[in-house]
Amino acid sequence: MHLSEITHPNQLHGLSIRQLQQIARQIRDKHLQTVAATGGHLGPGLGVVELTLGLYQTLDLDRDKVIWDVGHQAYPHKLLTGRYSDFHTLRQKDGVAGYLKRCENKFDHFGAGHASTSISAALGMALARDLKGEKFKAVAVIGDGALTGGMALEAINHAGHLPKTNLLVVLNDNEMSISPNVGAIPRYLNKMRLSPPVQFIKDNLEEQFKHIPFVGESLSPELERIKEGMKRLAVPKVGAVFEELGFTYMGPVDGHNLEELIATFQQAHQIIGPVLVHVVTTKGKGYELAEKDQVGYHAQTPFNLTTGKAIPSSKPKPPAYAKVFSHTLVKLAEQNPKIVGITAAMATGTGLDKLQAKLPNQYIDVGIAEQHAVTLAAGLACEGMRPVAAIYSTFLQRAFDQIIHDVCIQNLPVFFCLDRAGIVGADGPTHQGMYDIAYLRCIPNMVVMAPKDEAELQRMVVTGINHTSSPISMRFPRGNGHGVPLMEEGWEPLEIGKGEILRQGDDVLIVGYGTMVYPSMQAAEILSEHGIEATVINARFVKPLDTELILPLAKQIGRVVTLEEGCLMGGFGSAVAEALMDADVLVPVKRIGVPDILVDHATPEESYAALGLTSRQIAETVLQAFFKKQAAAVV
Ligand SMILES: Cc1ncc(C[n+]2csc(CCOP(=O)(O)OP(=O)(O)O)c2C)c(N)n1
Ligand SMILES: CC(=O)[C@@H](O)[C@H](O)COP(=O)(O)O
Ligand SMILES: [Mg+2]
Repeated sequence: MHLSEITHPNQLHGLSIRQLQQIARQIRDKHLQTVAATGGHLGPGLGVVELTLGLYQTLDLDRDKVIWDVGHQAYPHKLLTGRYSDFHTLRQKDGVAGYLKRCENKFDHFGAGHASTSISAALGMALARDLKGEKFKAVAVIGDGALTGGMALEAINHAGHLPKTNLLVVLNDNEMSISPNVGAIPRYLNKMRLSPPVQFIKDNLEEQFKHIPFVGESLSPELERIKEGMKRLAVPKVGAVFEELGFTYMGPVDGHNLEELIATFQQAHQIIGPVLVHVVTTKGKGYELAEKDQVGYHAQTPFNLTTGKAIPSSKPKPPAYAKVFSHTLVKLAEQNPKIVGITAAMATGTGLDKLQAKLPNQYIDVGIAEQHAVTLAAGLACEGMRPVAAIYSTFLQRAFDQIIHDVCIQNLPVFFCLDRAGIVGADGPTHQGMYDIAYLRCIPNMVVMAPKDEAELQRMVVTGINHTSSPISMRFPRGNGHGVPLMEEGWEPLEIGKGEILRQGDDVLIVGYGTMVYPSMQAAEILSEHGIEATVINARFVKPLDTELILPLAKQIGRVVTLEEGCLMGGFGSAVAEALMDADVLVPVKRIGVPDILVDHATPEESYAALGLTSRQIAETVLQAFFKKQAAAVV
């Protein structure tokens, strides 16, 4: 049977190991070809091919439910559940999503994108199953990185307290998060993986059994059971933590040995209560370049399969915002030993790996633990350090209460740097940085700012570092800057709460925020072609808002447009409208931003066009809103 003929994972039932190995090869080929063409997550999925096949052969997917943590590693799952023929549309507009989505496929039992949710969701389904008197297996597949997330431990604490609730947790341990995994949990897993008794049993037992007549090469399930039993006898410490927490621990299991995986899962399914199967895999398995550079091949833009090199873009791009941010932060940290950069397992994405390399004592990676990162930063601030919490906008959502409760109520000077704020593109709705303007500006004591380009970002980094009288946050987008000249040092800090006028005009006031300032200027030029002259303000701060600058101009001009790359609900436009109302400046306001919808995966350009955020669309919206006559002429 060829992979392309599989539309239901139950078609794996009854296949021989050899047939499964053939399908594994086909999955890897399809996975590599597709990601090389479309970009996406490469290493994670290559590492779970046998795990997926072995697990799915032991389940009835018409009944049983498998919940994948994060979902970035679930491309084999997608290829086995009817998406082979569409897989070439991966992460493209209206194509196959890069993560699981309940609305995409009946085997995607729980959506994800953010880590550490799978055990909670699977336990919820298991408890519902028991309440309804139904019979299905609930299985969570979670990586060693995701296991460092607090939610996962909360769920383990709960599940371990339910000895009669059948739940299987498959731990995919490849020693990697995006970067090498960090913390005591991965260290413990490492000890289990490498414990001499386990290695002795594994290496020698198989060898001994092979010489028993009629056993030969293949390790029958019975032999697996004996091996598993001896491991548990000989090395009671292996898995002790999980066992003490109420789980039956099984493993460590070779995550690329189908026989071992199948036999172990078959055993696991017979055990009452919560079970954890510890599977040891290699991230990027089967593609040598990805095995050797597991960080670099976690995710890829389109690349050449033979050389492994990214397909170069047609023209040189300006530096990425993340690179400008981290370069500036490192420069400042070299002069200020109180600066401590904190990442939650996103060292390469945020660029903090540069700080780690240059000033390791001023760098902290807490693992996938954003809540802990924020309150850790609060603790550092209490002791006079200058903590910089560099956390993607979407992932910082995990720490909303810590920002309020531990930082803002105590008015502690933590500097939040939110990368990937705004539209991120192919990662889709779970990763869009849509809500940070709204979720930060509503918190007392928090200063909220955004640069118009990478040069202003450098000034905002120094502004944030220097601002120690309250918490302060700065958002900036995924991707590249505008190619404006950058300074190497000596950046002039900005005055908190002050914006700037970029253009004068009497017909309409356009107030842009962050990434929407340049489009505001471009829209003003288009309006000028229609005889409409706009004043354009770069607000720089949404809190405190520069009311001294904005309100008199709004009153004088009489028409206001606001622009933001974020949710309109409670966002920047709302802040301006509220300020106008509170000052009894009763003028019409047209807010342009992201409406109350989820922005699906697509290229950022496709999303901007779909949302009416291109400069031409902005100009048309302004004409329609305030200049109907000219708008009619445009048609
Ligand atoms: C809450 C949250 N923080 C950060 C991320 C970014 N992220 C995506 S995958 C990943 C590493 C996951 O490691 P692991 O669970 O071990 O899976 P592997 O990539 O090793 O297969 C991280 C940190 C995320 N998805 N969710
Ligand atoms: C799966 C996950 O959450 C991360 O790998 C994310 O896809 C990274 O996004 P960037 O590519 O923007 O760093
Ligand atoms: Mg991992």
